[in-house]
Parts: sequence; C-alpha cells; structure tokens
Amino acid sequence: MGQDQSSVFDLAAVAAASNGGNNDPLLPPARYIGAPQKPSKMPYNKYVAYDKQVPFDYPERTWPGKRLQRAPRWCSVDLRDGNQALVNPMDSERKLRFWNLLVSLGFKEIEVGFPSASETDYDFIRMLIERELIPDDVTIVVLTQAREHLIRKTYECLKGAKRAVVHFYNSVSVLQREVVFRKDKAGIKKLATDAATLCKELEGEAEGIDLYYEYSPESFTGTEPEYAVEVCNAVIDVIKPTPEHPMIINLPATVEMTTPNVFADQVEYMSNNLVPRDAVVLSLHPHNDEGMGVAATELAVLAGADRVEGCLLGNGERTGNVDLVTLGLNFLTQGIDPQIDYSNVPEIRKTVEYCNQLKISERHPYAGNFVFTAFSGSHQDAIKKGLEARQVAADRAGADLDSFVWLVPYLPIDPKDIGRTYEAIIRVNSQSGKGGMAYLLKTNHNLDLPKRLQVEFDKVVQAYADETKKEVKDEDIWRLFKDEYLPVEESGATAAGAVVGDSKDDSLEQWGRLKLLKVSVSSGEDGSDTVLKARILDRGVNVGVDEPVEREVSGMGNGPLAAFLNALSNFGIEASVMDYVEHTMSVGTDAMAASYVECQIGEEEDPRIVWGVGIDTSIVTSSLKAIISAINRSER
Ligand SMILES: CC(=O)SCCNC(=O)CCNC(=O)[C@H](O)C(C)(C)COP(=O)(O)OP(=O)(O)OC[C@H]1O[C@@H](n2cnc3c(N)ncnc32)[C@H](O)[C@@H]1OP(=O)(O)O
Ligand SMILES: CC(C)C(=O)C(=O)O
Repeated sequence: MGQDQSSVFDLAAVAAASNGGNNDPLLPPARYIGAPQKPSKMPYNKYVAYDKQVPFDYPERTWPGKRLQRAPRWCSVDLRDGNQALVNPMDSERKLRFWNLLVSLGFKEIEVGFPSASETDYDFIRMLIERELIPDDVTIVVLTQAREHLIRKTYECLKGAKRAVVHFYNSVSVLQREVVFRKDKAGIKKLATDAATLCKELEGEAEGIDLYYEYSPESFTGTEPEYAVEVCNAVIDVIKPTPEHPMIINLPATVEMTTPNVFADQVEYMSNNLVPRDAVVLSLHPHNDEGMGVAATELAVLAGADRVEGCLLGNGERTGNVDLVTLGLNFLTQGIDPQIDYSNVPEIRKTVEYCNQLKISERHPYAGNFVFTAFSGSHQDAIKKGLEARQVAADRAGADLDSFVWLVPYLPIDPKDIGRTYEAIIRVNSQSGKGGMAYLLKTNHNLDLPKRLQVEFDKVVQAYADETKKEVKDEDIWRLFKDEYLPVEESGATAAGAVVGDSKDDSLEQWGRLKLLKVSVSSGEDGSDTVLKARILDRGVNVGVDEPVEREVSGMGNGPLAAFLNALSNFGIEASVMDYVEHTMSVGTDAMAASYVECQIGEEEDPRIVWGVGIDTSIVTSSLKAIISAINRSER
C-alpha cells in the first residue's frame, strides 16, 4: 500500500462517524401501534454500510425486468470449499462416495480439491485420474492460490487427466489488499497476471489434457467493481480464451455483505464489461453469511451469470456456500428443468450428512424433516382440500395424477417429486384443528368422517393433545378413535384398509352396554315394512357390575334402521337417526363398509345428540353397529 493512501480503518472510522451505517434518526418513524421501539444497546456504530465501504451504483441495470428461463451451468464445490469447512475433512472413502453421488446426480463440472493444500486432496485426485473414475462427460476443476509453487504442484497433480479446469485465485478486496497482501492495486493485479502467465507456461507439462482456466477475484463483494473488471480483463488478456475455448471468470461473494439486488447490479456490471464477453463463462460463487445466498444467486443469474458454484444442502465455510439443491428445486418450481436429478432428496441428504458428518436442520428447504409437515389446523385444512381438489381436477381432465399440474396451498412442491411422501405432511398437536386428524383417518384408515363427526371427535383429540402436551401421532389418533366409537368391537375385526390384520387391541378396555351379536332382516308380510330380528348382548347399565345377558329382540319399520330402533325400544332406549353417511373402505368381495350415524337419544325434553360409527363387511350391519356405537356413547 502506498504511503499516501489512508488505511481502510481510518476511512471506515470517518464513514462511521459521519453516519456510516446509514442510521438516520431524522427519518420519520415507521408507522406503529402501541409503544414506540426504543434504541437498543447494539453497537451499530461499529459497522459501516456496504455502500460507504465500496460505493457503487449501476442505473443501467436491466435484471429487475427479467425472469428465470433456464438452469445455469452448475459446478459442485463440495469436495473443495465444502470439505475445507468441515470439522473432520472427508477421508478418501467419504470423498469417493460424495464424488459418486455428484456424478450420479448429473453434475458435469466438479471441483475436486485443492491439490497443493493437502496430501489427501492430491492423492484423491490422482486416484480419480489413475483409476479412470472420471466419466468422459465430467470435467474436474482444481483450485490453487495464485502462487508459483502451488500452481506447479497443481499441474503435477493433473498429469494423465483428459480434461480439467485450473482454477486460480487471489483476493482483490479493499480490506485484503491492505491487511493480507499489503499491496496496492497494481501489485494485486500483478499477482493475478503472473499466475495466469505461469499457467500458460506450464501448459507444456499438461500435454494431452484438454485444459481450461478459471480465475476468481476472491472477496469480489468487498472490491470496487471497476477494479475487479480491470483485474479480470488483465487475466483474460493473458489467457486469451475464445468463444470455442472459453475461460471461467468466477465472482465469489466470498463474504456476503450486500443485499441481493446490489450483488445483481455488480454482476450485471461485470457481465457488461468483461472483454471479450463471448469468450467468458461468467460464474458465481455465493456464500450465505447474511442468509441470502439463494436470493442473491437467483438475482445474479437474471443479471447475466452463466454458471453457479455451490454445495449440496449448503455446506461450506461459515454459514455455507449457496445450496445447490434449494436453487435447483426453486428452478423446478418455476417450471424450469434444473438439469440435475434431485428426485431422491432423502438419499442425497443421507450421503451428504454421512460425508460431511454434519446434520441438516429440520427446517432446511426441501430436505428438512418438517418441510412437508403442517401442524396448524388451518394449514392442514387447506392442504387436505387442495389435495382433494387436485385429485378431482385430474380425474375431470382424465390426467395422470403424478404429472398433473401442482397447485396445493402451503406446499410449493409435490413431495413425491423429490422422493418424499405425503405421510409426513400432516401432523397433529394442540395447534391443529379437525382437518389434520380427519386427513390422517382418511389416508391411513380409510375413514372419511362427516364434518359434524369431525367436530365431535376433534374435541377428544384436542383434549388428549392438551393433556399430553405432545404431538398426537397417527397411532394415538387411531387408538382414541377406536376407544371412542368402536369400544365393544373386536378391534382387529372392525378395521379395514391400513388396519386389516391389526389384531385385537388389548391395550383398550372394552366398554359399552350393548353389543350386536347377530341380525337378520326380512320383509314384512305385506312386503311394505322391514322386519328385523337381532341377538344383542346387554352388559347392563353398569357394565362390569351387572350380569351380561343375551336377548333376542325384533322390530319393524320402513327400513333396517327404523326396524332396529324399534327393536331397541325393548331395552327402554328411545333413539332416532338425524343424519346417516356410509362409504366403502376398500374394493373386493370382502370389502369393508363404514357407517356414521348422528342419533338423537333419550327423552324429547332432554335429548343427547351423539355420533356413532360402525364397520362391517355388510353395509346393513355396519349401520346397525353405528347405532349401537352412538347409544353406548350416550350412556358412557
Ligand atoms: C475463500 C476460499 O475459500 S479460498 C480457499 C481456501 N482454501 C485453503 O486455503 C486450503 C487450505 N490452505 C492451505 O492448506 C494453505 O493455506 C496452503 C497450503 C494453500 C498455503 O499454505 P502456506 O503457504 O503455509 O500459507 P498460508 O496459508 O499461511 O498463506 C498465507 C500466505 O499466502 C498468501 N496468499 C494467500 N492467498 C493467496 C492467493 N490467493 N494468492 C497469492 N498469495 C496468497 C498470503 O498473502 C500469505 O503470504 P505471506 O506468508 O507472504 O504473508
Ligand atoms: C476461491 C474462491 C472461489 C472461494 O472459495 C471463495 O471466494 O469463497
């Protein structure tokens, strides 16, 4: 750094003192309700806004009016940037496993390491080359600092490769020029051009390799864009790429320090000023320090970037490199082929977690355990309705459901498309409404509860959730349901669909006064009325105390339900049916039917409205069982 130049710290201190953080106390306060916010104790005066550090404006920008239209060229840097950020860097077994995953997903460019930095990297790259593990359509990239001995070692490592990219870099940022390199702009540019010159000289040693170059003005985001252009164009001038044999200029957000729109402006500026542009593959290497890596990348692609470097599920230095899985699947949800196969995200996650020895968060986009889970009632209700509406629309269009257009509230992507399942979508806790419970009963137990029954049973589930203060699992809901509506059934025999073969549930105490043992239905003599004869076990009003008795009763009515209610008056029970719904639960000769009845039971002055449920192979028997269920519940 020249004597006459001020230190970045002095400049920053001046900027900070003159309101460098853009904190403007004179701005009218934001609208608010209630008490005003108070100044915090946070040391914001220590920080200088990005535009005060590296002033830049680019009114010529065109990216805001553009839309994503095709996937960029992807390059995975998991085996290099990802690996350098691990507590335990990958051994060769883990590296190979990661490599195989990347190849199988369809990556055509893979940065395989920093061969001059470690023996493990060097040996791994040698192994890939010597064992001929690099498919013809995959290009390896190797990284080196712009330093002579490291570049020489890099070339040595590449011997025998068919095709490779030598990626060299040096930091060009205002801060690093001063504190790391202690060089002025010309000195830093010379680092880069010397490295480029050396690379060209060493090409003789790379005979037989189809060689390409990549240059990164590292810490690009902390660099004046005009100066970054100057350095990159100087490097391009040495390498002399052509449209037929281009070079990569890679713009790293080594540290994310601006909002994504500013990054996009910088990238568009670079794209418009690199010469010759048609000989350059303009690449991005975003990190995620401010949590905006994906947003910044998408805007920068609009701004003209051709290529993106990142890591699967966002591993990498500090907060990570940009997450290629999220990016790719964001493209998919915009109707754009990501050109990488992310159809089995759980498998990708498993391998990535194994190789990196780091866990993915529960909320990680697309891959986290909870991302296809709705806990709150209104979300569950909307998802359930959305899935049903989509099914109806697909049936109407005669379309295959799996490929039918995806529009479901709260779910931006069909979980099936990325190897996830619907089962995990709906989970029930005390925040859930009836929708979640109804969805689980329908999906897992083939029971499509009428709305008012959902409301009734939801109170049972809600009470259980409030009491246990835990998630209510599907098996809990099913136990609660059986206990509430199917108490005197041999539970194994009652169930259908997912629960066929479920043995009798010994964990449930059987309760309920009446049990239907046998029934026969015939027409009356004049053919108008139905005559019903039933054998019923009566455990008495005090079940467990009274002696159970079996009774034969009969009744008449204008249908089996009416005849049965008439027969039940023999037990002193007054009941009438207010609503009745039935459906089959499965197909085939042994198909089960479910019946739901809403009954009014008891004296007219003091009636009780109760739902009952019955399940049986006979639709008539299931409806009678539903009446018994309602009566038992009314006496419980
Ligand atoms: C942003 C990124 O992710 S870049 C990739 C980072 N990855 C790595 O660094 C891989 C792991 N690194 C290493 O193993 C080591 O740093 C090595 C082997 C590359 C180099 O090791 P060493 O030679 O011992 O040096 P060290 O890492 O301390 O480097 C510091 C020196 O390199 C210089 N330097 C750092 N980066 C560069 C660069 N890109 N170009 C030229 N010189 C550089 C520094 O100015 C410093 O020089 P000085 O010693 O004259 O002050
Ligand atoms: C070497 C470069 C591309 C890098 O890893 C970074 O800047 O983050």
